[in-house]
Amino acid sequence: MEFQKTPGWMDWYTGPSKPKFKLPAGAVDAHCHVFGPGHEFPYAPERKYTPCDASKAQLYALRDHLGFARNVVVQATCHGADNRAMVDALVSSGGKARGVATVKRSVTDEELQAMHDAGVRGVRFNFVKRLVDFTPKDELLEIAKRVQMYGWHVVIYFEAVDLPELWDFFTALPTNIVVDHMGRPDVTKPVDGPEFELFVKFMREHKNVWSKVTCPERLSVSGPKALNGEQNAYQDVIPFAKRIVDEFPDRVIWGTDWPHPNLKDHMPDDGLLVDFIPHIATTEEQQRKLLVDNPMRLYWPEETF
Ligand SMILES: O=C(O)/C=C(\CC(=O)C(=O)O)C(=O)O
Repeated sequence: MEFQKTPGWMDWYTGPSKPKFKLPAGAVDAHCHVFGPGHEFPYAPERKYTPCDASKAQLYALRDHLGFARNVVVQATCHGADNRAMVDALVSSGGKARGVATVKRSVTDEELQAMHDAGVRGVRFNFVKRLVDFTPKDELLEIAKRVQMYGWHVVIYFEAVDLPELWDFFTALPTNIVVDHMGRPDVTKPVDGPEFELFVKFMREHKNVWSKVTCPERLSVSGPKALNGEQNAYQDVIPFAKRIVDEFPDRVIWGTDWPHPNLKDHMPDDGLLVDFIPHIATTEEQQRKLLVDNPMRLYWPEETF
């Protein structure tokens, strides 16, 4: 089946630079996606965008180029609750990738077990309205209770303005919770203003809440962009991500977000994105926790002690 990309779609950056920052041994790219390829794994009818293809082979080539050891492949909304492309990426990784799925209430125990066997360790609940249709909270809670039995966690994706309304639901979830992109703060607002304080309070008061300190390229307003060798990219995001790493060093993870769906302004050089890491995790200990110890605890717990 042939797919037409969404008009204005930006394809991922080819030929990324070699990062100057040397990743610690065993580093995990804990947030990335595969798209299709559409002829093999068709995009979902209910999708809100049609991307360019981004295959498992291209993802794993990027992993090796940047110096990561492992990936966490997160189900992207363009595949809906059809997890075949993501699961195929996991089973082809030789144990170097684990995944986060999207499921519906109708998922069977056999399907959950098969995904677990393939390396899925979480489900994603998405509250970003431009990406998904609404799913009733009782359905999500039911799913969370079912996946808890497999030791999975729940990844949540929402925008900062929606946190007050979602608070009661999030704090009722029985599993670990991993927040995508720090709950998408508006970085033009103060880092110690009420909106980001609420997010910090969410993490402070709930020890089961973790955050991905990811996507400066999505959150930044003033840049500069991670292009043309820029070593000081996305300055306006640093105070937000650094605050979370400093206060919660044991509950943060990082990922490239390759192939960067829905960027409108520019497509970052992934090598330069890796060079952003030492600006937000400034000590070797913080870097090791962010890139190795923490994602290993969440996704490969059997290898940690
Ligand atoms: O890649 C991300 O994490 C963010 C996305 C896309 C997304 O989440 C999805 O399609 O599933 C976005 O903000 O458009």
